[in-house]
Amino acid sequence: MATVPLLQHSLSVAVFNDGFKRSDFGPMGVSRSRRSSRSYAAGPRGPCIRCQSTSTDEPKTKRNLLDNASNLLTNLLSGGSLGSMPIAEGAVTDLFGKPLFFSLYDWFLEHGAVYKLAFGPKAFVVVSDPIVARHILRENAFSYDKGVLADILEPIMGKGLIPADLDTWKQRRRVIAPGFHSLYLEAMTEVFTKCSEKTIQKLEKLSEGTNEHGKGKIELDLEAEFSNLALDIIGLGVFNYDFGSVTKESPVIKAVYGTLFEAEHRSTFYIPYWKVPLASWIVPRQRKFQKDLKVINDCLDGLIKNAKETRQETDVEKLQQRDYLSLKDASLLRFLVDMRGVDVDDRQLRDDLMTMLIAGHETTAAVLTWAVFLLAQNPSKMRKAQVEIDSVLGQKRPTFESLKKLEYIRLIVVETLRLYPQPPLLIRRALKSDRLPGGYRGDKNGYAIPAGTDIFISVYNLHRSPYFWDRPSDFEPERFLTQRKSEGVEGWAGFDPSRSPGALYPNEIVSDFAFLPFGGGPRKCVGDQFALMESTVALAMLLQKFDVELKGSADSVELVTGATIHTKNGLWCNIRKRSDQPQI
Ligand code: HEM
Repeated sequence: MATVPLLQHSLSVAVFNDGFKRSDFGPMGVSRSRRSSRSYAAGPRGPCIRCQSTSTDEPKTKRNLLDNASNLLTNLLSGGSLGSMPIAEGAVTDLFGKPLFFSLYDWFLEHGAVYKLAFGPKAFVVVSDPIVARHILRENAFSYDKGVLADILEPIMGKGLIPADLDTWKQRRRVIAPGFHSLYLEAMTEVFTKCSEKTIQKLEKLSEGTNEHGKGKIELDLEAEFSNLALDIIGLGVFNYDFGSVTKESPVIKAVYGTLFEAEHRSTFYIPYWKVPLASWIVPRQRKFQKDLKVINDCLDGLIKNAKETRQETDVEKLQQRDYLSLKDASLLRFLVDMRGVDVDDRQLRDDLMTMLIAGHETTAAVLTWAVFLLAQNPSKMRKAQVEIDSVLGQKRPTFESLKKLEYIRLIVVETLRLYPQPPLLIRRALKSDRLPGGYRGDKNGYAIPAGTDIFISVYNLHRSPYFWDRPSDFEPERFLTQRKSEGVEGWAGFDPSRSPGALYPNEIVSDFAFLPFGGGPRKCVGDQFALMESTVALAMLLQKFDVELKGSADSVELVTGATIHTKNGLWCNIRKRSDQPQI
């Protein structure tokens, strides 16, 4: 699992902004004298943040000379203020103190939902408002590109969808998005269950081994298990390659993890060290990265060659008639090659596959990890989930149809994504000058921004905004059934399921961009339904057979971030075979 020393912290404090009722945050009023403000643990109800500068019981954090000088310089370099947009002077030293998205939350509470952050050598506009997010992601989407994110990912994903320039993106999105059609998703449900079954069998075997002395209880890092599971699923789903990582290790798996590690590392660094001339030959880590990349590329090239050699021409109508469930290879690669693969060069296809491998692996593993983490602290919700699973599935595996009935499990998955969005920030750069709307609380004239402005849309802030969510830091899957118009927010229409009829999972449309776990607009995640269904199946199958509790306290689970939010040392759990499962 990728980690960066500067961004590894143990959060062990629940902190409050004075604007909030303390009861809103549950029993977390632990005084700072007992806990350090510089460490970050994930529990017990997920990280709660206090705005340092508005707190009354704590003196305002003093900025040192370095911070002041850097802010002065940043403001000069970045052209000073952006109209009436509030400016948060981020302390450079904060970069070294905690994950950036925590600091962005502090400043959101202090400065509002659109502010300019003068930070070190750069300035960013930080957005935590649904109207402004909607403007950037949907209404004026093509005035923005992925900016610094594309710089980071391009050496790994080439012209794959995430870093792709606009022209390439337009062509490839049109080809790839239809690949996630409903027949494919139905066929994938089989893949999800088969792969999850292997994980369950592994856990069962391990727990049998402990029956005599340990009474069927095993201690396991579930994050690592979810990571293997998600890798197997993405391999089969995207290019019909069985990594088999739940049960074995191979050079390809090692190379995939090496590459993911590097992708993660790069996404936490602001300096493109990998662009230093000759770095890929001289620096041992970079040499290893190039070697890993070659192993995966060779593997992908082989799969593409095979798919092209066995290509069957088809069209949409024929596709409708094909019995996807009986296909040996229902993968996305098969679809791409059969449907339209002739004209696409192998390099582009390889970039597409690599993008989906990386985009779809760690994200899903993180959702499962945090779902278990949250459930383990809420045994009554775990029980409620198991009651639903028992009544819908009994002893059977989930199917495409039964997913529709597993409502509570689906809500657990989305509530987990609300509290732990993957990634916590979306990155954009303005290609031309634009006027951002003021949002719900900002200047009603909005804010003019020049071309080249770098933007962070803080999904984390949106998802934990006290203006849109009741008790924003609580784990409450039920909230999606009840939360409608939020009090006190003029103009926000709250959740309205009729905006997205038939959707199995709440989304950015239903919530009018207050909830956007998969982004929104044209560059929204193509794999959203794949990932949601995969997580629902895996979670349901785990809870069907096992009771799970954390091995230590929630506070001891340290949190780190890169592209995703994950644990520092794994999610160590005690897992015990359920004894109360109905035998139907
Ligand atoms: C829980 C799991 C997942 C989460 C939370 C997630 C989240 C996201 C988000 C937030 C974006 C938008 C990024 C932006 O606007 O800058 C995105 C884009 C993307 N995701 Fe996912 N994703 C997940 C799983 C997957 C899976 C399983 C796949 C493929 C099989 C996938 C493929 C992609 C691709 C290709 C894009 C780029 C879309 C484009 O620019 O057109 N993701 N994802």
